[in-house]
Amino acid sequence: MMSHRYHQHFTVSWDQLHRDVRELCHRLVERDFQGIVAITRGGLIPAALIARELNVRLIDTVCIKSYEGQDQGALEVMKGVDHDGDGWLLVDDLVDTGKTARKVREMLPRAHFVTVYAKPEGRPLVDQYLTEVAQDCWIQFPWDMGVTYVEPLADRIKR
Ligand SMILES: O=P(O)(O)OC[C@H]1O[C@H](OP(=O)(O)OP(=O)(O)O)[C@H](O)[C@@H]1O
Ligand code: HPA
Ligand SMILES: [Mg+2]
Repeated sequence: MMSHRYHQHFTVSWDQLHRDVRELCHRLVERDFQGIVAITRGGLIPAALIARELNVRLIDTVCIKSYEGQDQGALEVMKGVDHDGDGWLLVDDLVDTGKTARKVREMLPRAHFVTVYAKPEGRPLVDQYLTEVAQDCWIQFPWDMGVTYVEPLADRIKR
């Protein structure tokens, strides 16, 4: 269902995501992290790619859920970590309203928090991000999509 909050789509391909994450890594490579904490599930994919670029092998998770499709529900923390994030890189795919980020920041106040994409409301909560996206734009990630047949334009117009 299309929530009333979103009026546009920004579709990200695997290729685009990979390039964006690598670009973000250029801004992180000078720093020394003892490990990465990925915010599930969306943060797992960029976290794996970042771990490869920065040569990090220690990866932990904060397991959290707030959206069902495009509808935001109550925030549910299913798993935390036993440290305050000091020396750790905290990764999510995006910040939207910032609700998830605010909660995770409380749990890991000393982590360096990065996302690949950031919308204006959530942007102040992260330390670094790559691309800003409008607040009313739904980011369509490649793991939620598939390749399908598209009818020729002429056939679509005839109907
Ligand atoms: O800034 P917010 O408004 O809190 O939204 C951002 C969060 O929402 C999405 O996660 P979601 O809860 O959909 O779970 P998922 O990562 O498992 O898809 C996304 O991956 C962020 O974690
Ligand atoms: O724009 C979005 N795209 C995918 N997942 C999300 N979760 C919150 N906002 C978004
Ligand atoms: Mg998420």
